[in-house]
Amino acid sequence: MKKKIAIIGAGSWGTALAKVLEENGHKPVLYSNVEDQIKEINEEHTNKMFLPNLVLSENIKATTNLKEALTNAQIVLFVLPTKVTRIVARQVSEIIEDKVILVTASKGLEQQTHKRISEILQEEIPEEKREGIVALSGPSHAEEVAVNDLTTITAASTNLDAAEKVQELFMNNYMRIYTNKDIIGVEYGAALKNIIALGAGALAGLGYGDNAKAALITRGLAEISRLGIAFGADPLTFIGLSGVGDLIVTCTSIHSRNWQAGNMIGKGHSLDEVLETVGMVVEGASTVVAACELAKEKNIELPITEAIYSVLYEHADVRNTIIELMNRDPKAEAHSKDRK
Ligand SMILES: NC(=O)C1=CN([C@@H]2O[C@H](COP(=O)(O)OP(=O)(O)OC[C@H]3O[C@@H](n4cnc5c(N)ncnc54)[C@H](O)[C@@H]3O)[C@@H](O)[C@H]2O)C=CC1
Ligand SMILES: O=C(CO)COP(=O)(O)O
Repeated sequence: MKKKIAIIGAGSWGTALAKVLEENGHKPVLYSNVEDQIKEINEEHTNKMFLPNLVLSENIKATTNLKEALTNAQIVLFVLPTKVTRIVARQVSEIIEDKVILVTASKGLEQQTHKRISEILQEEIPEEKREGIVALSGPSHAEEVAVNDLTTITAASTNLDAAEKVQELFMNNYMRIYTNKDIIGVEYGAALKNIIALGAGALAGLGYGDNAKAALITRGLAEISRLGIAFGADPLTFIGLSGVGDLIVTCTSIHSRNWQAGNMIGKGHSLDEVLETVGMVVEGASTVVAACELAKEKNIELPITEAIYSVLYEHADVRNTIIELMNRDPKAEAHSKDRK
């Protein structure tokens, strides 16, 4: 059955997901607060700043009027930069009257509160207005989804019924969706891989090779799992699509904005210069702050994450920081039988 889906955020990911939903026979409506962008989508059927080569179906409508986007929508999909999600969720909550399925496709942790996106939605949108909260996550660059390249992702929720509805919504012959009950693990994997991707970009910018890349991905995954497990995640989630899957794609793809930002840092640019040049959201740059604070709170060691923080915010020299990481005290790799 054809469903109306309000897509809150008309950047590269929101636009690519709108295309999938339209091709699956649904009625997506994109919402953004940028007038010119909305006009371009409605009149030119393009969104050139975010996906330069894409021509959209005329069935995909866009609006700067949040009420218009939300009226009669059964599903509300949040695809905003993490830092504006709470404020927009509050606006959504004031408008919606009937129960909707809330979906988040954003990947980050909120500054100060350290909350996951589903926690923000839970806090801002009361229970009587939501049928379930689902996190959609996994290895999925918008640039590839936009050209119907094969993609598999996860729809995670404690409400399996809601997760299955979202699974059905997006499934087709180039998108395969798995469900997962561990929304905690899925959201930590999604947010924290962006930090490690900044590191992978920096290594490439400095000219390090594939051994270094593999080491960073592997030890990065150890850090992501350690932090996620401390907050209740299922360890198995981190070897799934939203864990190692997304970590691999973000650490190895030139499409990744986090990788691109890291690459420029490795080449000697400042964070401010980098963020201006990339021009799209680089979630790892803010999530690294939340991750370091969470690690301190739980007394967890995250050496790579902390090193990336010190390069971004404490003017640490990248090469020296890498050498310091390599020269830390010798350690054993963790084995499950060593765990208490
Ligand atoms: N681009 C990608 O391939 C993927 C991105 N993601 C995640 O999706 C989220 C969004 O990413 P992108 O679409 O790439 O971001 P983007 O930078 O391409 O676009 C963000 C969009 O949000 C809109 N926006 C910003 N502030 C707003 C506000 N206050 N009210 C209304 N609209 C506002 C902007 O106008 C823009 O349309 C991020 O958390 C990212 O990590 C997840 C998977 C893939
Ligand atoms: O999450 C993504 C791919 O799965 C997109 O990553 P970037 O935000 O680094 O582009």
